[in-house]
Parts: sequence; structure tokens; C-alpha cells
Amino acid sequence: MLSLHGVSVGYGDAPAVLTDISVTVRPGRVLALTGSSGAGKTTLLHAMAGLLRPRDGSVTVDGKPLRDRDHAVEHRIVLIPQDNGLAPILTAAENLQVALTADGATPPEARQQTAATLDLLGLCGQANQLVEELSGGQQQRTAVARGLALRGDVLLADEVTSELDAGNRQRILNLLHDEARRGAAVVFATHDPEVAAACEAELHLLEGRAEIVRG
Ligand SMILES: Nc1ncnc2c1ncn2[C@@H]1O[C@H](COP(=O)(O)OP(=O)(O)OP(=O)(O)O)[C@@H](O)[C@H]1O
Repeated sequence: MLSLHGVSVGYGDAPAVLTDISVTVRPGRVLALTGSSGAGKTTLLHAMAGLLRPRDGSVTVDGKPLRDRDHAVEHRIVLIPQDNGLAPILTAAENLQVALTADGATPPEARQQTAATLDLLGLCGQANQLVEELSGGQQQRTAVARGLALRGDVLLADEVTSELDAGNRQRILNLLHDEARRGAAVVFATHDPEVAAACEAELHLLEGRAEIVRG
């Protein structure tokens, strides 16, 4: 279980972006993280992912302080970053296979899981295309595929539907809910009020504070 207790986070000497944030990310549900541009959604996801150390308060995983990104990876905390984080000169399939192999899959397992997950995202036809040759939306779906393929215990998805048409947006929302049904705790940063309304819980960021809207 991933929990934040009285967390403040910020960058360098600048004032904190977020102050006194307390929330528990529960397995089996999708928590929508909302707030206007610059409200701190990415900042909070980075604190949950072990990429940003809190100034105050604590981020704990199974009751122990989260040390860093490596510690988060050990606890199967998967981040799908806003900028997709893919290697542009690898193919879509290679991006998944590299991540799966690094996660301990054998090459045949990685190939099988890659094909199955790209299929779920409607990307069979793009498997062998270089990422830099894919459209923005196809790259975004490839990044989601890579995150889903890792089957994390916690899945942090940072505005992963921003470049998609309505059909693909709904497809990804369904897949995130499938992840929660599998038992993962999912946090989904989004600007889209309709998408947020379709999630079990919502945490809204405003002026450096967080308010539980639902859940
Ligand atoms: N690396 C950084 N260094 C300094 N300040 C940063 C850095 N990243 C973000 N910020 C600042 O932190 C604040 C929150 O940014 P963040 O990216 O978390 O917001 P967001 O809610 O994810 O925005 P968006 O919806 O536009 O992606 C902003 O004021 C931003 O300028």
C-alpha cells in the first residue's frame, strides 16, 4: 500500500508546489488526480514514484519510507510519464521488450507479453515501427502499453489520454479499470472532468493543497 502523510514537495529553493498532502492509494480502484495546468499533478506523481523526495512528511510503501526510484521499482510502482519516456530509435515492440526483460521476463515471455499488450492498445500494425515515426497518439498508446505490460502493483498514469481521440481515450480508461480489477492501485492524472467522473475516487489539487472530492 502506498501512502502519503503530510507531504510537502517542491523544487530547489522555490516555495513548495504542494503542502500537507495526505492520501492512500488503494489497490482495486482508480484514483483520478485533477487540477488545472501547473497545479502539481506531475509533481505529486513523481513523489509517489520515488523520483522526488518530500521536503516534509513521508511517502511510505507497505509502511516503510520510500527511499528513491529504485526502491519504488522494487515495490512494483510503475510510472507512465507525461512525455511518454520511450526510446525514439527503438521500435514500439522493442520498447516493451526491453522494459519486460529488465523486469525479469525471459525473451520469449517478453515477446509474448509485448504482442498481447500492443494488441490491447490497437497497435499490432505499429509493433515494428520506430517510435520516432509514430504519431503522437500512437506514441502515447505505446507508453501506456509499456506501463500495462509491466503489471505493477501501483500504476501512476500521467495524462496518458491527452493526445487521443474519444475511442482510444475510452479504451485506455477501460484498461486502467481492468488494471484496478486485477488488483493494482491506479492513479490517473487528468484534465478531463468526464474521465475523472468515471473513476472510483478523485483527489483535486488547488493552490498547493489537495481535497478528496470522492472516495
Ligand atoms: N523540474 C522542475 N523545476 C522547477 N519547477 C518545476 C519543475 N517541474 C515542475 N515545476 C513547477 O511545479 C509546478 C507544478 O507543475 P506540475 O508539472 O507538477 O503541474 P501539472 O499539474 O502536472 O501541470 P500540467 O497539467 O500542465 O501537466 C509548476 O509551477 C511548475 O512550474
